Amino acid sequence: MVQSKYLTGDSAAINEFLDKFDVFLFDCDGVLWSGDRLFEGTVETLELLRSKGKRVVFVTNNSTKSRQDYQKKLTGMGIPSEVEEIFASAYSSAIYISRILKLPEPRNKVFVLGESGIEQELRTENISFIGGTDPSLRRDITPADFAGLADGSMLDSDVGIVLAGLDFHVNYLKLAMAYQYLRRGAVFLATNLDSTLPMSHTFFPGAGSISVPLVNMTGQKPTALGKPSQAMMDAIEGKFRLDRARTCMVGDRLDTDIQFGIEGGLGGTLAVLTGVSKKEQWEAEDAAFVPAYYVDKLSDLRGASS
Ligand SMILES: O=C(O)[C@H](O)[C@H](O)COP(=O)(O)O
Ligand SMILES: [Mg+2]
Repeated sequence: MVQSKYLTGDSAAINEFLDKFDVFLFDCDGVLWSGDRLFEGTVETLELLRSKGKRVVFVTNNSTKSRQDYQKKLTGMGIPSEVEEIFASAYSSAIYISRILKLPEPRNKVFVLGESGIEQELRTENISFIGGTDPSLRRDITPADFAGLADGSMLDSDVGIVLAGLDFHVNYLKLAMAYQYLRRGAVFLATNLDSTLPMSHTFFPGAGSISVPLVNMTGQKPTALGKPSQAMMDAIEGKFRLDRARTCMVGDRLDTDIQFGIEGGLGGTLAVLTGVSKKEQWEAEDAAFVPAYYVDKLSDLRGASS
């Protein structure tokens, strides 16, 4: 059975681990921070890696923010970054729609379940959309809505895609609209399928839990563009000419981050215990993915001799 090597407190093992890699792909929620609370030692740990000449790339499934929003958040937390070093699921979804799916106009409009991060990235790719943060949809469904959805008079005939991400304002009306578009043949996409969002030392509904009602109603599974989909890995490799053998994925979730790194053929994966997954999960006999290494928290890497 594959064993995960515990690095916390073992400076020789930490040095050996760091020497194996030139690039570190960092998940964000549950690794760097919990919501807006930065984990202690995160800034110093990233500074240590950069001082050793390591490239740091941020790879998040959280679709509520655009890459620009993330750059502002990182900078505000004392972590300098370039937009080019940030890959988020809203960005990879917009790229997929505009450059891979490429539905013929005008049927390439998107009905969005999600927040402004998705809207900003769709705008950047000149993709038209409705829904999302539209305040007119943040209300109870009415008898007129039932009638308008049934006869289609309330639907936009140019919508050819439903994109479901993390939506803090999801409601019955929006799910009903998304479902009607899917019944009419719209392509079903999801930014990511994380079941939960780690926040404030507990968990909240994740993006995957927003799209589940639509899966239940249609019997269809969406194409998901975040981790563990390799769409983001290919984009990162293309941008930075990665040597995958010298690249390590750092994450808190087995079925996104660690799976993403393993299926991407990276040289290694490092799990942290400050987010979703627990070590009992990868120590289980039937564990599907086992991180090559793990630490209690990211800042344990500072145990390396500088
Ligand atoms: O529900 C979600 O979208 C995810 O839990 C969350 O945002 C994951 O973000 P990551 O850990 O990939 O930064
Ligand atoms: Mg995470």
